[in-house]
Amino acid sequence: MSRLRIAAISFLNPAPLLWDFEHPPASQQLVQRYDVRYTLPSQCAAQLASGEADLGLIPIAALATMPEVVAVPGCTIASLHAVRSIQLVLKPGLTMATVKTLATDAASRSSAAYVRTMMREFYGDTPHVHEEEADLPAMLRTSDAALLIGDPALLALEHRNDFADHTWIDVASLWQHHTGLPWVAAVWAVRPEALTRCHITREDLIADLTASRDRGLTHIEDLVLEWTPRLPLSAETIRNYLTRNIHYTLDDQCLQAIDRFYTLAAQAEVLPAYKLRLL
Ligand SMILES: C=C(O[C@@H]1C=C(C(=O)O)C=C[C@H]1O)C(=O)O
Repeated sequence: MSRLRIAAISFLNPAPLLWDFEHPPASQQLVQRYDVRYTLPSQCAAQLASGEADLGLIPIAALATMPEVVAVPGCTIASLHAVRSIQLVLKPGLTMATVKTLATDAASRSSAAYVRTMMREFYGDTPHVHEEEADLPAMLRTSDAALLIGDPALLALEHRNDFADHTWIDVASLWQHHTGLPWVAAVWAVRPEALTRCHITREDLIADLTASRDRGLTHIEDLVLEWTPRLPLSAETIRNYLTRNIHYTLDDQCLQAIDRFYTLAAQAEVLPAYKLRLL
């Protein structure tokens, strides 16, 4: 029987969502039905779009260009306060209204769309935007501003000495300031026909993903121990990030926020008109 191919994000933030897939005893059962691979968010989207993956942690911005996939209820990667790992860095003296050139992290789909949308809708700014690998000094050599996401953003924020005179904007906080809504980055999204092929029901998929998240959230201290040797960040930073910065439940507020994001992004001509569809 073929397994459901999962494209998961290789950053720290999704680690609680993947707990059961990585740890026995649950992993021993799940490995028979699921084949998990890790990559960057933009690649998760590309793999689901091409059919190389059946299920992925997909930036919500990328969903707007994939009519054949649907979001899975239950889990998300979102933030109700500062997210810390999505940083827009502006050269000294510049503001959201005066940036003319913006380099976005090539790993990003959602945050890049959020920044472009907010600049256009809330500040009347439409900078020239291009993608680059996550390298803050290099990005700021080509551009007025740089957008970093994920672990490179966490590391840059923690070690920001050379750029302490720049303006560091937490993109989730800025979105909340303007909309009063949570900031949502990604959801699980699936090709429904793949579930049929793999003999996995909608109910089983939702139960497996939510059980994994729930168990992951009871193992934060184990995740802190696992990730401390992998990233040059303190245990305290990792613990706070997983417990306070990231929100993992796709609740009504998050669904409302996604709706608002799609409306504004379409208005700003950043994304095509789109409405989230749930499995
Ligand atoms: C919180 C984060 O959200 C991420 C940002 C994404 C994006 O910008 O496309 C996509 C998925 C999330 O992993 C992060 O990675 O820092």
